[in-house]
Amino acid sequence: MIAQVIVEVPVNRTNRPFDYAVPEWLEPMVAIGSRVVVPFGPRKLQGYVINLYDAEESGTQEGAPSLLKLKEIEQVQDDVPPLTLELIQLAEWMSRQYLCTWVSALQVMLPAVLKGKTKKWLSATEQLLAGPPQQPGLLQELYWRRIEFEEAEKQFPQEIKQVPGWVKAGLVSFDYQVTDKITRKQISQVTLLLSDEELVQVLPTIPERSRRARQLLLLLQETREPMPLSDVLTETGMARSTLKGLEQKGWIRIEQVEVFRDPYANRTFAKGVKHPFTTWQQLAYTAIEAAINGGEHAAFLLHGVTGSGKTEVYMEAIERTLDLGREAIFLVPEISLTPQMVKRFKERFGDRVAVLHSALSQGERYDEWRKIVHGHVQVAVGARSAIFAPFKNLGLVIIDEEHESSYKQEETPRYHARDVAMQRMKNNNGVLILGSATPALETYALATRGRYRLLTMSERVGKRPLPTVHVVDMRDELRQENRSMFSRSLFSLIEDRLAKQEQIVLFLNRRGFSTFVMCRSCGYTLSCPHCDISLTYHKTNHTSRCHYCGYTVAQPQHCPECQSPHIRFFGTGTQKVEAELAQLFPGIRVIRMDVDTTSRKGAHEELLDRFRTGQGDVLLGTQMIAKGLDFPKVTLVGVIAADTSLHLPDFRAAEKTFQLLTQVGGRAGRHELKGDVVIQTYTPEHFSIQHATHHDYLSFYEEEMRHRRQAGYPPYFRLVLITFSHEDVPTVIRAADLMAQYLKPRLAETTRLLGPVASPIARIKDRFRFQLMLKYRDEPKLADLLAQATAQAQEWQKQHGVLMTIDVDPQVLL
Ligand SMILES: Nc1ncnc2c1ncn2[C@@H]1O[C@H](COP(=O)(O)OP(=O)(O)OP(=O)(O)O)[C@@H](O)[C@H]1O
Ligand SMILES: [Zn+2]
Ligand SMILES: [Zn+2]
Repeated sequence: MIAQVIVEVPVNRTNRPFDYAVPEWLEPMVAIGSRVVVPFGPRKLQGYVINLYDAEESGTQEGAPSLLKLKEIEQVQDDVPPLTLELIQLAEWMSRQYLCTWVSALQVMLPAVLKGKTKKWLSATEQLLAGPPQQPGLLQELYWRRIEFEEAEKQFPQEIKQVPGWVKAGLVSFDYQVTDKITRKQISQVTLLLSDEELVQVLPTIPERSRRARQLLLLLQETREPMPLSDVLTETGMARSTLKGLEQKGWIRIEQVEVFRDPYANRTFAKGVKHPFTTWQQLAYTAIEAAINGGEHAAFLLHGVTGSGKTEVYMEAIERTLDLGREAIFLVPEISLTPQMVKRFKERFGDRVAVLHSALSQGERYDEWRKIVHGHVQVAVGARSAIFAPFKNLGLVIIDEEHESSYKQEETPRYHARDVAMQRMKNNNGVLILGSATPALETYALATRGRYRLLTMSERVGKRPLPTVHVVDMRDELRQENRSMFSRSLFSLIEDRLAKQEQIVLFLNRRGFSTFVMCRSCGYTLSCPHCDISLTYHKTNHTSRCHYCGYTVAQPQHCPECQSPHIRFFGTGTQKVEAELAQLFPGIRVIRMDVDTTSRKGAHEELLDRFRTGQGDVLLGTQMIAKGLDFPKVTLVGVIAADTSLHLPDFRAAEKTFQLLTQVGGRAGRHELKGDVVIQTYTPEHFSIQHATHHDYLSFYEEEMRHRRQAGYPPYFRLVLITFSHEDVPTVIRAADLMAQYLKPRLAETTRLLGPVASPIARIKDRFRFQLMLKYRDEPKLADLLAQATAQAQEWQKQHGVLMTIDVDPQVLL
């Protein structure tokens, strides 16, 4: 048997499989999708079996590898293959679509702990061991033990250079070992080995003072189940030595067993109640159900206003899919993967659901993922990468808040979960549902052209009204001498809600609004010496930090430019809002949610719990509170400054602002109590603010589409962003220029090539950045052309250190 293996080569110049022989003893273990260890040059590396074929069959073919010449697979890493044929084919598709290597696409599908790490070991040969004892040093050390190469390098920095010579002289040899980072959790458990009859005989022989031993045996007899050792110790108060004694008598067994870590182990979930559907929900669900029952590929866009009950429709669709014996993936943006959302799914689907998100430890994530591989669960709920859940009969994918930019991965492979989901559902004859109150323009445009079937839910559950939106012009406030960050109307509404003991959500639009340090005398701002961007101030330890490279400085006492002492942090941070609230409304209870208060594990959940149980009047936060929250007592939402995201160098600025305002506004008045929203802005006339005020997605869509057409942006044109970086400016410009000259004559006439120009962030980590932008409508050969460009760029990287990245359908243009 011959296996085709994609190898985890660190330098990705070999984007193709290699053939290996499968030794007979491994044949029962090796399957398509297996993770294996193979020799590669002098090293050993981890790889993935993507195909298997018979040696005999190929023997008759011209040019087929001879089995004798092939190296052998050395090891199989898992009992169950972590990949399926479908995922392997998906990875190949991704490598073409996103111009990444096949192996990087495979790696992104798996939990991080499965990535292989090769260790190189040095050991003494027979010849060295047979020879005379060595002087102190590396050789003497090797005389006694194997040493990992990295350790030897550190400990014997001089001698390490002699190693190649020693290898040649036959004194020392190398070998390689491939490991992953899997840790499996084990517990000790106690099992009763006696039958009932034996127990009857044994009990009278136990002396009176060993009451506890007797108690334990009876306990174990009663349950007839192994008991965790820790429970035994706490429940019976026995000493470990007594237990050992019982084991030696052959009455019980104490053993180590592997358990799956369950992050939700200590929580019980009630069985969820199902509401009868509203008319809108029923209409949408009927169409979806028909598609699920039909077992053919279909794609829907569910456009439902906030609070219209989309989640209920999703859950019903999942249940139907499970009833038919198929599996489902439910994707949410990381920030709305709130405990509340998890709870709703656990209540409905219990043990049939695995939850994958970044707040879990790597080990917990791996265990949740393994429940999928082993077929223990049928539903996966998670953020972006959960789209790769290795189900074998996937029938449904739902993407909630499909407009969120976090579905796009901003590093290689630069995939969009929406496209990957579409591809998977086509291959599996499954159903895709994209849901949002504010669909991405691209998505809605495709829906109008019939690529998605559009389902609309334009009323909230129970015909509850959408909240009343008040727009406040902050320039007026200033004219009226109000210098507070709260307008008069927001102030009085807060007062009103406090009196009524209702709750308030205050939202700070943080995009492009970081808290930075500025000198009030000369205007000097602290910026990163390695990246062209200002540093962000962190109050907790009085430092300023670069978000790109991590560079950190302490708060200066005097301005480095003018020596003025009036240098301090600026910008309306959440802490500033909190301080002003405390001053204006003495006794107000504010729960602040931002990067600083939520960095600790579980903090996010704790804060929301406190708010839910009424221990706070105000929930104050950034983007992370905009979505998914559903609190009955929230009747006022305030947006402190709506337009901070309008002025970014991003053609999606208006769209993002509209989405954000609609989503935060959507948190108010979702239940019996009616809600108000106050939007404070310096540009009240801007169309994205106007349409958000009237909850009018369609008008916003049409107006924004006109702008996109004029400016030649998506969805009218598609974009490819090519970025070059290098330590020195002339080199990076030359590379970008050469690439432009190469591409230009090969592109269709309707395609526009812009640049090279400096990137909006012109320098990151001391590397200067230039970019090219392709805008095209129809460019059938583009993938091939870019693949050639990538090959060229790899040469430049090797020779000159120029890095090139290609971002297809970029979300971020920085
Ligand atoms: N048919 C129904 N009858 C009564 N209550 C319902 C019904 N459907 C949903 N709800 C409740 O209405 C509230 C809003 O529903 P849900 O969270 O599903 O809306 P959504 O459209 O997903 O909202 P958003 O997009 O704003 O997060 C929830 O508390 C939910 O339990
Ligand atoms: Zn100054
Ligand atoms: Zn930096």
